Amino acid sequence: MPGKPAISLLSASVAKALDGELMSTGAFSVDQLMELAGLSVSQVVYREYPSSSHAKVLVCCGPGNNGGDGLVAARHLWQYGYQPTVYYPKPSSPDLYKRLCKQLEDLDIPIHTTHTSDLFHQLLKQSNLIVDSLFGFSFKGPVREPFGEILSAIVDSKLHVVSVDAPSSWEIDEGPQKEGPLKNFNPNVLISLTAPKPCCNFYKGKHYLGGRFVSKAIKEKYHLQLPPYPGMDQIVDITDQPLATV
Ligand SMILES: NC(=O)C1=CN([C@@H]2O[C@H](COP(=O)(O)OP(=O)(O)OC[C@H]3O[C@@H](n4cnc5c(N)ncnc54)[C@H](O)[C@@H]3O)[C@@H](O)[C@H]2O)[C@@H](O)CC1
Ligand SMILES: [K+]
Repeated sequence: MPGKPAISLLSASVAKALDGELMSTGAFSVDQLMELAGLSVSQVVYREYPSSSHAKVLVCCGPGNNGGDGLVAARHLWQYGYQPTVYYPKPSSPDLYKRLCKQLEDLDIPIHTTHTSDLFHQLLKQSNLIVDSLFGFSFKGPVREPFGEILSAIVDSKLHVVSVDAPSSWEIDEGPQKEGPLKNFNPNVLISLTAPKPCCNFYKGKHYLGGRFVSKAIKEKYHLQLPPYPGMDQIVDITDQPLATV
């Protein structure tokens, strides 16, 4: 019996182009894509870490759209019965992010917008799980502060980590940092959005795909081989499935 076809990988530059295509020819707004991406992140957390044992989720958000996915996920997690806290040390100024934060404030979700080591360590101690939505496909190393300190503290905490789109600090096309304190950063769960990135060839944990918004035309244009999503799910488990070479 033939095996499952290898899932396509999107390099950083192609992922960016495809994202632009979804919003131009695809006529999506960034809000819509972020909402669907963040919804799929929240479903992965729900699937892997029940709120009965992992209610206190520390959602660590970076300055770009990866961080926006985390803001959306925090809102959905609250609706599922979790108690998320948002760590957002470099909040973005565009209206979209302000509105996402207002939605969180209306749910009394704590949002921390300034970084201090003491505060972050204290929050780690109070948490059951980390959502890493610090950096996605636009990351280019080395990591600038305060994010290096934040990621090192996450690694040291030994808490389980769910990474959004890519493990933050991994080079998108190349994989983990080769030296330094983040060399051993390996999230327990990864949710790739649209399609996995080349760094996933180095990834060993539980792996989901989310971001169920690719049209047939875009799939064909980018020659994407993607697995079907089951029923109405926003996520599909692709752990151990073969990934294409780039
Ligand atoms: N089509 C898709 O797949 C979609 C992607 N979305 C998300 O958008 C992400 C990409 O968003 P963006 O292009 O805004 O970029 P990112 O969120 O990946 O990161 C860019 C931000 O990180 C900073 N940064 C980059 N390298 C850094 C370093 N070494 N140290 C410190 N800061 C650094 C940049 O200054 C910039 O503020 C994806 O990974 C995904 O999570 C979703 O929101 C919507 C749909
Ligand atoms: K990430």
